[in-house]
Amino acid sequence: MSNDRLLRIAVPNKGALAEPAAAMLRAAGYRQRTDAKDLTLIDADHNVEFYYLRPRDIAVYIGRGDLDLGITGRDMLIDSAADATEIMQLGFAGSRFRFAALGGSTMTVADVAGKRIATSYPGLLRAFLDEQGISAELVKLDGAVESAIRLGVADVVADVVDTGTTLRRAGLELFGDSICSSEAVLIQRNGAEELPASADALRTRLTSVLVAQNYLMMDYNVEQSSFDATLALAPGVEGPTVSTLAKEGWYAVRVLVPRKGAHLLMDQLYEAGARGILLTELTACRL
Ligand SMILES: Nc1ncnc2c1ncn2[C@@H]1O[C@H](COP(=O)(O)OP(=O)(O)OP(=O)(O)O)[C@@H](O)[C@H]1O
Ligand SMILES: O=P(O)(O)OC[C@H]1O[C@H](OP(=O)(O)OP(=O)(O)O)[C@H](O)[C@@H]1O
Ligand SMILES: [Mg+2]
Repeated sequence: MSNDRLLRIAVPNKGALAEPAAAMLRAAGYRQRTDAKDLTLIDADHNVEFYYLRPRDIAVYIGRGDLDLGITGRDMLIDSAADATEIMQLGFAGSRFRFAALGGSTMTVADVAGKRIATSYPGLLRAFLDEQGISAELVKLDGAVESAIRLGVADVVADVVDTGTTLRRAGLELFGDSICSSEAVLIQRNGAEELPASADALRTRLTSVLVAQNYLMMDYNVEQSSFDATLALAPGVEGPTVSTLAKEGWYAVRVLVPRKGAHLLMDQLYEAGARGILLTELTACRL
């Protein structure tokens, strides 16, 4: 197949993954649909076609080779048992897949043997239980799994947990270690033939968005006597850009800093003699 054909990308059309996935693609410079009823969209400038599909179905399309790349959750990829693999972590829709039971029931994972477990992820759960050598009855539900115990359908649930609010509202408590730690991922078919060149471009663009999310631009002024001390605190990626200030003996420094800890770093830089410290958001960057 020609290497400059349209790259076909599956994007979640609904649910927790849809909005952040579209936002990330937009931040990477791609066109995205403006009408939620559109099923496909071609971005001719980038030689890609987006297909808006149910998040749960995306791994299936990719595994069968109908589409080239897809965005879905790691938990959904595993659950589908599709012939596909994650090639990039996208850093949103983070969650854990956990067991829960009625509050005060002090269950352990071993105790789920022989019980009825309600879940929307039977493939993921069964793989875990098999690995642990535990046999149990799975009750497959589409959603709102937290209500299954109160309604008498199950003894235990295994579900996606983010803040834990939904579980608490249902009077449930977590038990056991996390079965799966999930986030949105870019997936590809196992052993896929060579993809169009636009696939590499997409990965580069997405990486650039992730870097931009994880870093901030910091500018500050510093007197020569304090310069080395501030440089040691914020060495930057390649090294800071340094220019002279109109004020004799002073420098203007520009440096990329990790978002995490940026405010603490500002305090430390101020302490070390930096003044006029500014933090600026990055929209995109290529390091
Ligand atoms: N509250 C949440 N916070 C963060 N991520 C979540 C949350 N709920 C679900 N996810 C993640 O988003 C993905 C699926 O979410 P979504 O809500 O679209 O699924 P779903 O409701 O099961 O889909 P469907 O309606 O097609 O059955 C999973 O990877 C899951 O881990
Ligand atoms: O820990 P929390 O922050 O409360 O989030 C977890 C909840 O979010 C998801 O439900 P969703 O809104 O997708 O509804 P669903 O159960 O119908 O899929 C998930 O299935 C949990 O119910
Ligand atoms: Mg859901």
